[in-house]
Amino acid sequence: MEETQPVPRVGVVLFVLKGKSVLLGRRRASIGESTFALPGGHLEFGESFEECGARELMEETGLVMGKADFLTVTNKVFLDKSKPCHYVIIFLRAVLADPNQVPQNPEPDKCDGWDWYDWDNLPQPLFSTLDEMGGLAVPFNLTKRSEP
Ligand SMILES: Nc1nc2c([nH]c(=O)n2[C@H]2C[C@H](O)[C@@H](COP(=O)(O)OP(=O)(O)OP(=O)(O)O)O2)c(=O)[nH]1
Ligand SMILES: [Mg+2]
Repeated sequence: MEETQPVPRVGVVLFVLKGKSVLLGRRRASIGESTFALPGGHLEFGESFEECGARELMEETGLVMGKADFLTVTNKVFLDKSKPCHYVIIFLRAVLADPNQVPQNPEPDKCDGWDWYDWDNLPQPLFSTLDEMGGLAVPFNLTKRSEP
């Protein structure tokens, strides 16, 4: 049987903001294992970026997404894995529908738990794509714009 060729996949990840804080969780996954990452996942057939972001946020944290807007996109090949992956990653910026919601951890096999971290005091190590996007320049770009 012919082997399937690997193809790029689309990821949608969210900077969920609350004031000067962003929602991060320590990953339990082969890509980015033990690093602090944003909530997000794979775009499913027919979904808009916002629908995907809201679905992944609910699945991973139990939180209901409020307004979201497009922030940036990266093209990333993860070659350091036994199974190389290629992702086009869409970054959205979002707020919660109700800022008083508390994040849950319904998928403890995928994440150690979610918490709010101040821009000025981000945990380490961050997921490689977040670092490569410019580290502290990312929050700077974000804070230059008003919240949605
Ligand atoms: N979740 C997340 N994914 C990221 C980040 N940065 C980044 O490049 N990605 C890329 C690599 C991930 O393998 C890819 C898809 O996200 P994921 O690995 O969390 O996917 P998932 O298992 O939750 O997806 P799914 O099967 O539930 O749809 O997006 C990030 O900060 N958070
Ligand atoms: Mg995920």
